Amino acid sequence: MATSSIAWQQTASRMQQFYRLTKPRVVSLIVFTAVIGMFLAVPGAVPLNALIFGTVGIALVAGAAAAVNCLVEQKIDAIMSRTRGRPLPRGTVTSPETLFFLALIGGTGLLMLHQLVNPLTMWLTLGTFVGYAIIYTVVLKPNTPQNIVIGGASGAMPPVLGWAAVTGEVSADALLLFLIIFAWTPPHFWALALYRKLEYAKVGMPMLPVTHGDKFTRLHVLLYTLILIAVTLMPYATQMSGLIYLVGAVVLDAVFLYYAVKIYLDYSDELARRAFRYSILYLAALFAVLLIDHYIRF
Ligand code: HEM
Ligand SMILES: CC(C)=CCC/C(C)=C/CC/C(C)=C/COP(=O)(O)OP(=O)(O)O
Repeated sequence: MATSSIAWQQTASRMQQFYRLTKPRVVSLIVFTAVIGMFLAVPGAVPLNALIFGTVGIALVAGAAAAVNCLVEQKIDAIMSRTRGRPLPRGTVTSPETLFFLALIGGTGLLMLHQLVNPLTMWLTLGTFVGYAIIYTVVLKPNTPQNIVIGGASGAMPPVLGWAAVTGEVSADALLLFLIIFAWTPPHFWALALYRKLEYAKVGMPMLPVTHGDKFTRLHVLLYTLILIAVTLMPYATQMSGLIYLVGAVVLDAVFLYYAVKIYLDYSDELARRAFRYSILYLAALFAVLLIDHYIRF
């Protein structure tokens, strides 16, 4: 009895290590935006097969993309305090195991999307996978401070994937959702990069505060926040969303702007840390408000 309980605990702990390779908290928000994309794509109920298999398929491929990132970056992850507890640097999973695991979940996700949702969603999700796992992680991240601006395009794709899963096409409204996340990514990441600058410098990653300094980065946080605010007003301007959304977006934007202005004028690491945390709450809340507005329209 005691032996089987220990064996069970060991299996559970191994499974947890594989789960951690998928960066579950980031992927949860990614999947959340994909699901909202599904709901916004149609006026009434979302077809159940697109909802279930689309969500699981996108989550599996996103998890596989995150695992590629963990695999490729294990050496630098071992150096940075934020990432050294990840399974590969800790040695709780090996590289071949990671490769097998990500091929298994990624392949399953793509097959599910192709067979049970539609081929367009599968191809777009595969493109998104390549965008993050290869173009961002391998090509852009170690080579240019614009890494997250360009690479952010893959993180912005999930609502488009959700939309395609339900409708079999990509519309202008879906591209607006893409634009929101695309404009959100630089202030989201550079807030973190500002207070993690020394760690990025230590591993030689050319993040904006490392290559162009704090002042330049703080200005760019502010500028992208202004772009973000303009973009978030577009769903109302194009009548994709109504008054509930507008009010929600304006309130969320006002707080984001407060952080961006304060980061620019009166920087502290603690402030940047709070702005980073707020950016996550912001995106989740903005998409939640889009959904609420979709069903209760004034
Ligand atoms: C290229 C684009 C992106 C970059 C470079 C980036 C960067 C980061 C980094 C470095 C962290 C880790 C913070 C830490 O653990 O200390 C993080 C956390 C997070 N990111 Fe992003 N991010 C990007 C896109 C996204 C997207 C598209 C989403 C969701 C739609 C997202 C959601 C999150 C969430 C929820 C966390 C918190 C995770 C946690 O609490 O452990 N990120 N991001
Ligand atoms: C649907 C699909 C295939 C989506 C894939 C897109 C995807 C997983 C985006 C995640 C963005 C992310 C984890 C950024 C973290 O930055 P980083 O990797 O530079 O952070 P790190 O320093 O913590 O590794």
